[in-house]
Amino acid sequence: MSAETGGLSAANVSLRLGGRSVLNDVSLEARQGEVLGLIGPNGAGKSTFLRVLAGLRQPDTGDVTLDGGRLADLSPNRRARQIAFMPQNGGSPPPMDVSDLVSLGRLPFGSDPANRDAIAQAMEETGTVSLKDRPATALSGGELARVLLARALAAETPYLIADEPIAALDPAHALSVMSLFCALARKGRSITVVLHDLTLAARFCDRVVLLQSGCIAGSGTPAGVMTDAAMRDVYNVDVRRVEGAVIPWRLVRGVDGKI
Ligand SMILES: Nc1ncnc2c1ncn2[C@@H]1O[C@H](COP(=O)(O)OP(=O)(O)OP(=O)(O)O)[C@@H](O)[C@H]1O
Repeated sequence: MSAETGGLSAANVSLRLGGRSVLNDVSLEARQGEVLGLIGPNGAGKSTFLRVLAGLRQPDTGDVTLDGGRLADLSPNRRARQIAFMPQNGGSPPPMDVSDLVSLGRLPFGSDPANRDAIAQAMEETGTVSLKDRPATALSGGELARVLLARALAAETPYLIADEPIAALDPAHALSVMSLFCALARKGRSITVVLHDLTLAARFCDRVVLLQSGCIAGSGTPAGVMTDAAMRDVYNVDVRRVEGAVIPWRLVRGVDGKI
Protein backbone atom coordinates (compact mmCIF):
# COMPACT_ATOMS: atom_id res chain seq x y z
CA MET A 1 0.00 0.00 0.00
CA SER A 2 1.19 3.51 -0.73
CA ALA A 3 2.65 5.50 2.13
CA GLU A 4 1.20 8.68 0.68
CA THR A 5 -1.25 10.57 2.81
CA GLY A 6 -4.01 12.88 1.84
CA GLY A 7 -7.37 12.38 0.26
CA LEU A 8 -9.28 11.77 -2.91
CA SER A 9 -11.48 14.81 -3.32
CA ALA A 10 -14.20 15.86 -5.70
CA ALA A 11 -14.85 19.58 -5.76
CA ASN A 12 -17.99 21.12 -7.24
CA VAL A 13 -18.49 18.35 -9.76
CA SER A 14 -21.30 18.79 -12.25
CA LEU A 15 -22.19 16.64 -15.25
CA ARG A 16 -24.96 16.58 -17.83
CA LEU A 17 -25.84 13.41 -19.73
CA GLY A 18 -28.44 13.11 -22.48
CA GLY A 19 -29.39 16.73 -21.96
CA ARG A 20 -30.15 16.23 -18.25
CA SER A 21 -28.27 17.33 -15.18
CA VAL A 22 -27.04 14.12 -13.51
CA LEU A 23 -24.55 15.62 -11.03
CA ASN A 24 -24.96 19.10 -9.68
CA ASP A 25 -22.14 20.73 -7.71
CA VAL A 26 -21.15 17.59 -5.80
CA SER A 27 -18.18 17.86 -3.44
CA LEU A 28 -16.85 15.15 -1.16
CA GLU A 29 -13.62 13.72 0.14
CA ALA A 30 -12.81 10.02 0.40
CA ARG A 31 -10.48 9.81 3.38
CA GLN A 32 -7.97 7.14 4.22
CA GLY A 33 -8.96 5.19 7.31
CA GLU A 34 -12.70 5.29 6.77
CA VAL A 35 -15.60 3.56 5.08
CA LEU A 36 -17.65 6.15 3.22
CA GLY A 37 -21.12 5.07 2.16
CA LEU A 38 -22.80 6.69 -0.80
CA ILE A 39 -26.56 6.22 -0.54
CA GLY A 40 -29.59 7.55 -2.38
CA PRO A 41 -32.50 6.37 -4.50
CA ASN A 42 -32.29 4.82 -7.96
CA GLY A 43 -31.12 7.34 -10.51
CA ALA A 44 -29.70 9.74 -7.90
CA GLY A 45 -26.32 9.78 -9.67
CA LYS A 46 -24.33 7.48 -7.37
CA SER A 47 -22.74 5.31 -10.09
CA THR A 48 -22.04 8.31 -12.27
CA PHE A 49 -20.36 10.06 -9.38
CA LEU A 50 -18.26 7.01 -8.49
CA ARG A 51 -16.93 6.90 -12.05
CA VAL A 52 -16.00 10.56 -11.84
CA LEU A 53 -14.32 10.02 -8.46
CA ALA A 54 -12.38 7.06 -9.88
CA GLY A 55 -11.17 9.17 -12.81
CA LEU A 56 -13.08 7.08 -15.35
CA ARG A 57 -15.31 9.92 -16.48
CA GLN A 58 -14.56 13.62 -16.74
CA PRO A 59 -17.07 16.04 -15.22
CA ASP A 60 -18.27 19.05 -17.21
CA THR A 61 -17.20 21.34 -14.40
CA GLY A 62 -15.39 20.80 -11.13
CA ASP A 63 -12.39 18.61 -10.53
CA VAL A 64 -11.12 15.52 -8.75
CA THR A 65 -7.80 15.67 -6.94
CA LEU A 66 -5.67 12.95 -5.39
CA ASP A 67 -3.30 14.06 -2.66
CA GLY A 68 -3.60 17.59 -3.95
CA GLY A 69 -2.84 16.88 -7.63
CA ARG A 70 -5.37 16.66 -10.46
CA LEU A 71 -6.44 13.05 -10.94
CA ALA A 72 -6.81 13.67 -14.68
CA ASP A 73 -3.09 14.44 -14.87
CA LEU A 74 -2.10 10.97 -13.67
CA SER A 75 -1.31 8.31 -16.24
CA PRO A 76 -3.86 5.46 -16.30
CA ASN A 77 -1.25 3.14 -14.81
CA ARG A 78 -0.38 5.43 -11.93
CA ARG A 79 -4.07 6.06 -11.28
CA ALA A 80 -4.74 2.32 -11.25
CA ARG A 81 -2.03 1.85 -8.64
CA GLN A 82 -3.84 4.32 -6.41
CA ILE A 83 -7.55 3.66 -7.03
CA ALA A 84 -9.27 0.32 -7.56
CA PHE A 85 -12.78 0.42 -8.97
CA MET A 86 -15.43 -2.27 -8.77
CA PRO A 87 -18.27 -1.50 -11.20
CA GLN A 88 -21.95 -2.18 -10.57
CA ASN A 89 -22.96 -5.66 -11.84
CA GLY A 90 -19.66 -6.00 -13.66
CA GLY A 91 -21.23 -7.03 -16.94
CA SER A 92 -20.48 -10.36 -18.58
CA PRO A 93 -17.16 -11.74 -17.38
CA PRO A 94 -14.48 -12.64 -19.93
CA PRO A 95 -14.11 -16.36 -20.76
CA MET A 96 -11.32 -17.17 -18.34
CA ASP A 97 -10.85 -18.99 -15.06
CA VAL A 98 -11.56 -17.16 -11.84
CA SER A 99 -7.90 -17.05 -10.76
CA ASP A 100 -6.92 -15.42 -14.08
CA LEU A 101 -9.75 -12.90 -13.75
CA VAL A 102 -8.60 -11.94 -10.24
CA SER A 103 -5.02 -11.69 -11.53
CA LEU A 104 -6.11 -8.90 -13.87
CA GLY A 105 -6.26 -6.68 -10.78
CA ARG A 106 -2.46 -6.83 -10.69
CA LEU A 107 -1.95 -5.74 -14.32
CA PRO A 108 -0.84 -2.21 -13.34
CA PHE A 109 2.03 -3.78 -11.37
CA GLY A 110 3.62 -5.75 -14.22
CA SER A 111 5.70 -8.68 -12.95
CA ASP A 112 5.93 -7.39 -9.37
CA PRO A 113 6.95 -10.27 -7.06
CA ALA A 114 4.16 -9.18 -4.68
CA ASN A 115 1.49 -10.16 -7.25
CA ARG A 116 1.14 -13.75 -6.13
CA ASP A 117 0.56 -12.98 -2.45
CA ALA A 118 -1.78 -10.09 -3.22
CA ILE A 119 -3.96 -12.30 -5.42
CA ALA A 120 -4.00 -15.11 -2.86
CA GLN A 121 -4.93 -12.74 -0.05
CA ALA A 122 -7.71 -11.07 -2.04
CA MET A 123 -9.21 -14.47 -2.85
CA GLU A 124 -9.04 -15.54 0.77
CA GLU A 125 -10.63 -12.31 1.97
CA THR A 126 -13.52 -12.67 -0.43
CA GLY A 127 -14.07 -16.40 0.07
CA THR A 128 -13.30 -17.16 -3.58
CA VAL A 129 -10.43 -19.64 -3.17
CA SER A 130 -12.72 -22.61 -3.85
CA LEU A 131 -13.83 -20.98 -7.12
CA LYS A 132 -10.33 -20.45 -8.49
CA ASP A 133 -10.44 -23.09 -11.25
CA ARG A 134 -14.02 -22.39 -12.29
CA PRO A 135 -14.78 -20.54 -15.53
CA ALA A 136 -15.86 -17.00 -14.62
CA THR A 137 -18.71 -17.31 -17.12
CA ALA A 138 -20.26 -20.13 -15.06
CA LEU A 139 -20.54 -18.31 -11.73
CA SER A 140 -23.68 -17.26 -9.92
CA GLY A 141 -24.34 -13.54 -9.57
CA GLY A 142 -23.12 -13.44 -5.98
CA GLU A 143 -20.05 -15.55 -6.73
CA LEU A 144 -19.14 -13.26 -9.62
CA ALA A 145 -19.60 -10.19 -7.42
CA ARG A 146 -17.10 -11.62 -4.91
CA VAL A 147 -14.64 -12.49 -7.67
CA LEU A 148 -14.85 -8.94 -9.06
CA LEU A 149 -14.29 -7.61 -5.56
CA ALA A 150 -11.25 -9.89 -5.27
CA ARG A 151 -9.92 -8.45 -8.54
CA ALA A 152 -10.27 -4.93 -7.14
CA LEU A 153 -8.75 -5.86 -3.76
CA ALA A 154 -5.80 -7.62 -5.39
CA ALA A 155 -4.45 -4.25 -6.47
CA GLU A 156 -4.00 -3.30 -2.79
CA THR A 157 -4.60 0.34 -3.64
CA PRO A 158 -4.95 3.02 -0.97
CA TYR A 159 -8.40 3.82 -2.42
CA LEU A 160 -11.12 1.29 -3.18
CA ILE A 161 -14.30 2.46 -4.88
CA ALA A 162 -17.05 -0.16 -5.09
CA ASP A 163 -20.46 0.22 -6.68
CA GLU A 164 -23.05 -1.90 -4.87
CA PRO A 165 -20.58 -4.69 -4.00
CA ILE A 166 -23.01 -6.50 -1.69
CA ALA A 167 -26.21 -6.13 -3.73
CA ALA A 168 -26.09 -9.75 -4.93
CA LEU A 169 -24.65 -11.29 -1.77
CA ASP A 170 -26.37 -13.57 0.76
CA PRO A 171 -26.45 -12.28 4.36
CA ALA A 172 -23.28 -14.06 5.47
CA HIS A 173 -21.22 -12.84 2.55
CA ALA A 174 -22.65 -9.33 2.86
CA LEU A 175 -21.65 -9.23 6.53
CA SER A 176 -18.27 -10.63 5.72
CA VAL A 177 -17.58 -8.06 2.98
CA MET A 178 -18.72 -5.12 5.12
CA SER A 179 -16.56 -6.37 8.01
CA LEU A 180 -13.64 -6.70 5.61
CA PHE A 181 -14.13 -3.09 4.44
CA CYS A 182 -14.02 -1.92 8.07
CA ALA A 183 -10.87 -3.94 8.72
CA LEU A 184 -9.20 -2.48 5.61
CA ALA A 185 -10.19 1.04 6.67
CA ARG A 186 -8.75 0.48 10.14
CA LYS A 187 -5.47 -0.42 8.39
CA GLY A 188 -5.55 2.95 6.62
CA ARG A 189 -7.32 2.22 3.34
CA SER A 190 -10.09 4.44 2.00
CA ILE A 191 -13.27 2.57 1.07
CA THR A 192 -16.03 4.33 -0.84
CA VAL A 193 -19.04 2.15 -1.39
CA VAL A 194 -22.51 2.56 -2.87
CA LEU A 195 -25.11 0.77 -0.78
CA HIS A 196 -28.86 0.30 -0.90
CA ASP A 197 -28.92 -1.71 2.34
CA LEU A 198 -29.48 1.10 4.81
CA THR A 199 -29.17 -1.21 7.83
CA LEU A 200 -25.65 -2.25 6.83
CA ALA A 201 -24.79 1.30 5.78
CA ALA A 202 -25.79 2.59 9.22
CA ARG A 203 -23.84 -0.13 10.98
CA PHE A 204 -20.62 -0.28 9.00
CA CYS A 205 -20.01 3.13 7.44
CA ASP A 206 -18.04 5.75 9.31
CA ARG A 207 -19.66 8.45 7.21
CA VAL A 208 -22.43 8.54 4.64
CA VAL A 209 -23.28 10.92 1.84
CA LEU A 210 -26.88 10.99 0.68
CA LEU A 211 -27.40 11.85 -2.98
CA GLN A 212 -30.73 13.02 -4.36
CA SER A 213 -31.24 14.01 -7.99
CA GLY A 214 -27.53 14.61 -8.46
CA CYS A 215 -27.19 16.83 -5.37
CA ILE A 216 -25.88 16.11 -1.89
CA ALA A 217 -28.88 16.01 0.44
CA GLY A 218 -26.92 15.06 3.54
CA SER A 219 -23.43 14.18 4.72
CA GLY A 220 -22.09 13.04 8.07
CA THR A 221 -22.53 10.18 10.50
CA PRO A 222 -25.14 7.59 9.52
CA ALA A 223 -27.35 8.61 12.47
CA GLY A 224 -27.05 12.26 11.57
CA VAL A 225 -27.88 11.75 7.88
CA MET A 226 -30.40 8.89 7.95
CA THR A 227 -33.06 10.72 9.89
CA ASP A 228 -36.75 9.93 9.56
CA ALA A 229 -37.25 13.24 7.76
CA ALA A 230 -34.43 12.58 5.28
CA MET A 231 -35.70 9.07 4.54
CA ARG A 232 -39.15 10.49 3.87
CA ASP A 233 -37.93 13.38 1.74
CA VAL A 234 -35.31 11.52 -0.28
CA TYR A 235 -36.54 7.92 -0.46
CA ASN A 236 -40.26 8.67 -0.11
CA VAL A 237 -40.60 6.09 2.67
CA ASP A 238 -41.54 6.22 6.32
CA VAL A 239 -39.06 4.15 8.29
CA ARG A 240 -39.67 2.11 11.42
CA ARG A 241 -36.86 1.37 13.80
CA VAL A 242 -38.07 -2.01 14.95
CA GLU A 243 -36.65 -4.32 17.54
CA GLY A 244 -37.33 -7.95 16.69
CA ALA A 245 -36.56 -7.45 13.00
CA VAL A 246 -34.45 -10.29 11.56
CA ILE A 247 -31.08 -8.67 11.00
CA PRO A 248 -28.17 -11.01 10.17
CA TRP A 249 -25.62 -9.80 12.68
CA ARG A 250 -22.59 -12.04 13.12
CA LEU A 251 -21.01 -14.89 11.16
CA VAL A 252 -21.36 -18.32 12.78
CA ARG A 253 -18.34 -19.58 10.85
CA GLY A 254 -16.18 -18.25 8.05
CA VAL A 255 -17.55 -18.32 4.54
CA ASP A 256 -15.31 -20.46 2.31
CA GLY A 257 -12.01 -19.93 4.01
CA LYS A 258 -10.62 -17.22 6.23
CA ILE A 259 -12.92 -14.29 7.00
N1 LIG B 1 -25.10 7.81 -20.62
C1 LIG B 1 -26.20 8.36 -20.09
N2 LIG B 1 -27.01 9.13 -20.84
C2 LIG B 1 -28.11 9.70 -20.32
N3 LIG B 1 -28.48 9.57 -19.03
C3 LIG B 1 -27.71 8.81 -18.24
C4 LIG B 1 -26.54 8.17 -18.72
N4 LIG B 1 -25.98 7.49 -17.71
C5 LIG B 1 -26.78 7.68 -16.64
N5 LIG B 1 -27.82 8.47 -16.96
C6 LIG B 1 -28.88 8.92 -16.06
O1 LIG B 1 -28.26 9.56 -14.97
C7 LIG B 1 -29.01 9.33 -13.79
C8 LIG B 1 -28.06 8.80 -12.71
O2 LIG B 1 -27.67 7.49 -13.08
P1 LIG B 1 -26.77 6.63 -12.09
O3 LIG B 1 -26.54 5.32 -12.74
O4 LIG B 1 -25.59 7.42 -11.72
O5 LIG B 1 -27.76 6.49 -10.85
P2 LIG B 1 -27.61 5.63 -9.52
O6 LIG B 1 -27.82 6.56 -8.38
O7 LIG B 1 -26.34 4.88 -9.53
O8 LIG B 1 -28.86 4.66 -9.63
P3 LIG B 1 -29.12 3.12 -9.17
O9 LIG B 1 -29.33 3.15 -7.69
O10 LIG B 1 -30.38 2.79 -9.90
O11 LIG B 1 -27.95 2.30 -9.60
C9 LIG B 1 -30.13 8.38 -14.16
O12 LIG B 1 -31.31 9.12 -14.33
C10 LIG B 1 -29.66 7.78 -15.44
O13 LIG B 1 -30.78 7.42 -16.26
